[in-house]
Amino acid sequence: MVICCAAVNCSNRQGKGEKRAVSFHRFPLKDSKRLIQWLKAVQRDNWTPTKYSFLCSEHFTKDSFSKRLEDQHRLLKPTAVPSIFHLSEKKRGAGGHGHARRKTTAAMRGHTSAETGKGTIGSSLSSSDNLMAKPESRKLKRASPQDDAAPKVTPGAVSQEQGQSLEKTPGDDPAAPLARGQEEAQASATEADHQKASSSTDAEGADKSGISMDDFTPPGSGACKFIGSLHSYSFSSKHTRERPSVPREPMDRKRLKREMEPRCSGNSVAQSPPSSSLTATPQKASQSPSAPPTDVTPKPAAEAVQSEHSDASPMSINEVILSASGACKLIDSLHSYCFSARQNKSQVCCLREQVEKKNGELKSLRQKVSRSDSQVRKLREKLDELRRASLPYLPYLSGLLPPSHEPPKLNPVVEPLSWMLGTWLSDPPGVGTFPTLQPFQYLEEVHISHVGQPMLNFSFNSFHPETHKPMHRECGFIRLKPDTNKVAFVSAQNTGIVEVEEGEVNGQELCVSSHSVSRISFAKEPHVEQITRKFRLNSEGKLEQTVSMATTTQPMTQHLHITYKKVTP
Ligand code: HEM
Repeated sequence: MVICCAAVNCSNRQGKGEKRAVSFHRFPLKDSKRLIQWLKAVQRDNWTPTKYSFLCSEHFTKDSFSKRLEDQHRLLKPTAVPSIFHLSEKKRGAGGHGHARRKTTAAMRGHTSAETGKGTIGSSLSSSDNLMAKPESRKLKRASPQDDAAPKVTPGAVSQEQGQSLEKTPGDDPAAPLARGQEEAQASATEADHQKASSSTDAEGADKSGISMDDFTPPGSGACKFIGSLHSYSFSSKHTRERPSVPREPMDRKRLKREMEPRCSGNSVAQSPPSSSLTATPQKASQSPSAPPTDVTPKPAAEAVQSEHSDASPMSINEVILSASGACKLIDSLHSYCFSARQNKSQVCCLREQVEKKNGELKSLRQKVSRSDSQVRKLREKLDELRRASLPYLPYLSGLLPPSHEPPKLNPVVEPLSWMLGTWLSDPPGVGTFPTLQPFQYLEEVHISHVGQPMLNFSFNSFHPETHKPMHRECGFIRLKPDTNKVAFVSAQNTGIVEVEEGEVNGQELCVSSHSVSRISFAKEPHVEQITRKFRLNSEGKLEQTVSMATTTQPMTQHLHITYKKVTP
């Protein structure tokens, strides 16, 4: 492998000039900030450095180097930025210098991007990108990692700790074409080795690019896998740009996908929840058999390798490119849909659980309502039973009474007694007297009604004024002889007396006297023999009743006097 300086108008390359006078330093691919500084300083248009791109020590000030090691290797400071360039020169020295010459060489070798037909990084490929590019080497598709970067390297000349810079003799080299021819031959031989070594990679099931789809597929949903597969396309596209300049592409791709996928995914993952299964942990390039060496060792006689502190762990340029790639970012942005979909799915699951819970509660409530309805129905049935028990005749009466429930029309026959109709209550209490008795008081309730018949119905119910215990009770009918004022008063008393009184109604006064009095055989003595009654509606609208009687021991004497007030309309 030939190490050339990537600077414009610089022809320094490996093995040229005085030994160790010039060292070569890799671009700080892993330090994007410093890489930008380097690229600005280099001022190469449409050119992207790779891990095979170097700048020689002539472009750095002396203070850019911290020290020299015992073996005289230069050590570039981690913060060093190249500043010495001859950009205005078209050429420097005989035979052409630097970039222009190498471009010509590359074109002669047929390694333009157009020929590859797989896209390019820029309009031109630098000589450093094409160090190993030539028709012969392109036929060799596989390279072992061990051979990747050290085809002509003597292990002892490599600083494993630093080994990314190379020293060689400086100055123009008239024999450069010959040297390049030798180098290319060496590269071809190396490529053959690479091809041999890479067969194991194919045997492992990788695709033609050496990249398995699974390598780009973060664990997760099918959508994530699909989006992940887009990365493979992105990588493939990016890697195609590398193909002309890096003949050992399969292994580089293999390494590339290992290095790039996490970082590329990490762009989006950094914005995603850490718990996401899509979170990718960047995998640091290891010294695994598939990983390329971290240094490039020149031929021992003329070259030395020196590492750059900031680039001690080699990083593929694709990593830098893809990490900033719009396509990659765009693809990564698709993962947000995965996360969003997962979030939505999670929310849907949560909502579904809530709905199921609510449905359970609703079912429970419906059962309670059903039980309540059943209880209400049973209570209504009990209530109906109680009503029937307390008023067993009510349904029958309801069926017999007029639908309007209006009181029956007063029979005109009893119209002269209509002033007696109604419910009356004693007011004040009635007074009982008789020669054989101590005066007493009593309460009495009177109901005088009709049902449309030519008669009035009556009931007199007396109570003790203090104890309210029932006392004397009687009921019967008052009839009027049609078209006369003659009245018959028929009564049955709880004392076992049955009597018929007759009389006249005159205005609002009714006077009747006993026509016949009968009693039970075991009626208490003294027996009543005559009874007279007088009803009148007084000026106050009260009903008054006076009862006189004659017994077997006492002549006709007043026994009762009471005034009622009407309590119904
Ligand atoms: C028209 C209806 C009534 C008749 C025919 C009647 C008849 C009699 C007779 C014959 C006696 C027995 C008198 C005696 O022992 O010498 C008596 C007693 C008595 N009556 Fe009447 N009575 C009538 C209405 C009432 C009423 C409405 C009361 C009200 C509470 C009443 C309360 C009493 C009392 C307290 C005694 C005395 C003790 C008793 O023998 O039970 N009577 N009645």
